[in-house]
Amino acid sequence: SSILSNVLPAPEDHVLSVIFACRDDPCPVKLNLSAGAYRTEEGKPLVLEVVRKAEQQLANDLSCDKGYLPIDGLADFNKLSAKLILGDDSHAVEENRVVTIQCLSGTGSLRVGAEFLAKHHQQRVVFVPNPTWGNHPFIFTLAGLYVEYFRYYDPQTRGLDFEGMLEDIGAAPSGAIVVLQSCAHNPTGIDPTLEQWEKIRQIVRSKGLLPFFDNAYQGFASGNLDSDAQSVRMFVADGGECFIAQSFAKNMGLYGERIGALTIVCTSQDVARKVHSQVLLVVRPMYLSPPMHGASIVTTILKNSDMYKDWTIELKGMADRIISMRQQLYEAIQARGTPGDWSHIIKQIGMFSFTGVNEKQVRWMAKEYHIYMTYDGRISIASLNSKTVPQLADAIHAAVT
Ligand SMILES: Cc1ncc(COP(=O)(O)O)c(CNOCC(=O)O)c1O
Repeated sequence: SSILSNVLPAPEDHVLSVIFACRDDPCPVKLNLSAGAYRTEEGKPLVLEVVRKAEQQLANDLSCDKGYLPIDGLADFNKLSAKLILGDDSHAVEENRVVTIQCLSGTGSLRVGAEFLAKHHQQRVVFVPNPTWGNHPFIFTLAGLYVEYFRYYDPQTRGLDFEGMLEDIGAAPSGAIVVLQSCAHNPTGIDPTLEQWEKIRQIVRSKGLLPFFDNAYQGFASGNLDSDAQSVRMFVADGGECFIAQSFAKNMGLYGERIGALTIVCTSQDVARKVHSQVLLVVRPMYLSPPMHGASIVTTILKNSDMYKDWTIELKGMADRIISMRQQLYEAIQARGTPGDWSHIIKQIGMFSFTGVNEKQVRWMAKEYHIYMTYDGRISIASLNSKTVPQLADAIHAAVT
C-alpha cells in the first residue's frame, strides 16, 4: 500500500485561496489586489533599471564563477546590507558586535533567526503584532517557539492601539522575543510614530525583552531608506541586542532572487563571534549555502555610489506611485459620497491598505465586482493604477452603502 496515501489535504490558506479564486475567475476585468508585489501604472511587475545594469555588469565579469558561497553568504553583501539598515556611522558595526548572514530573503532570515533562538534562547515565547504577516506565526511555531499576540490594530479608530500594545508588551515575561515590523506594517499599513517607537523601546529594554525586527520594506514605505530605518536604529543606538531580518524583495524588486540578511546585534565582539559560529550550524543542515545571483546584484548596486543613487531614485518612484494611488483612491471614494471616514487610506503607509471592509463585503466584491483582496480587507495599493481605482471605488461604495 502507498506510504503517502494517508497524507491529508492542507487546510485552506487565506491568501492562497483568494489568489486561486482570482486566477480561476474568467472575467476579463478581474482585479487582484491580494498579492503583495509592486506593479507599475501599466499593471506589470517592475525590474529596476539599475538591476538590469548590475546584471549586465555581472554577465560581462569573467572573474565571476559559480562556486559555492560560504555558509553565511557573500561577505561584501553582508557588510553592505548591515550598513544599509544600521547606518554609515553605526557604533555596533565599528565595535564588531554585528553578525550578518545572507539568507533566503526576509522569510529565510526570520526562519534562521527563529531556529537559532529556539536552540540558544531559554525564553520560548514570541510576541507578534495582532494582526501581523500571515507567515510569522508559522515560522516561529515551526521552530518550536510559542507565539502570543500583542494588541496592534484598533478597529474602532482604524489606527494603532498604542496603549494596548504597550500594556501587552509590558506584560511579556522577561526575555520574551518581540517581533516588530520596522516600517510599512503588513497588513495594516499603520506604523508607530518616532515618539511611540521610543516608548516601545523603553519598555522592551526595561523588561529585558528581545526585539526581532522584520524589515521587509526599507525605503519602500516613505521612499527614504534612512527614514524607514529609524525605528531599528533607535534600538541599536541604545547598545542593546536585537535581531533584524532584511529583505531586498520589495525595495530592489528582487522577489524571486530570494535575497535578504539576518543581522544579530550583540553586546560585545566576543559574544558576536560565538553567535556567528552557532548561526553557521543552523544554516549548514538547512540549505548549506545561499544563492549567489541576488547577492551579487545587491552588492554591485550598494558598493557603487552612482548605482546606489540610481537605486534610491527608482525606489522613491515606486513609493511615490503608491502614495499617489492612495490619494486617488481616497478622492474617488470621497467623490462617490461613500459613507464613513476613509482618511485611513491616505494615513496608512507602504504596500498595503487595511480598508476596514469586512469579510462578508470582501466576498461580495469578489462575486459582484470580480475584485479580490484578502478576507481581512487588506488591499495591495501597489496593484492599483489610475484605470482600476474607479472600479475599486465603485465596488467599495456598493459594498458599504
Ligand atoms: C512583513 C513581511 N515580512 C517578510 C516578508 C517576506 O518577504 P520575502 O521572503 O520575499 O523577503 C513579507 C512579504 N510579504 O508577502 C506579501 C504578502 O503578504 O502578500 C512581509 O510582508
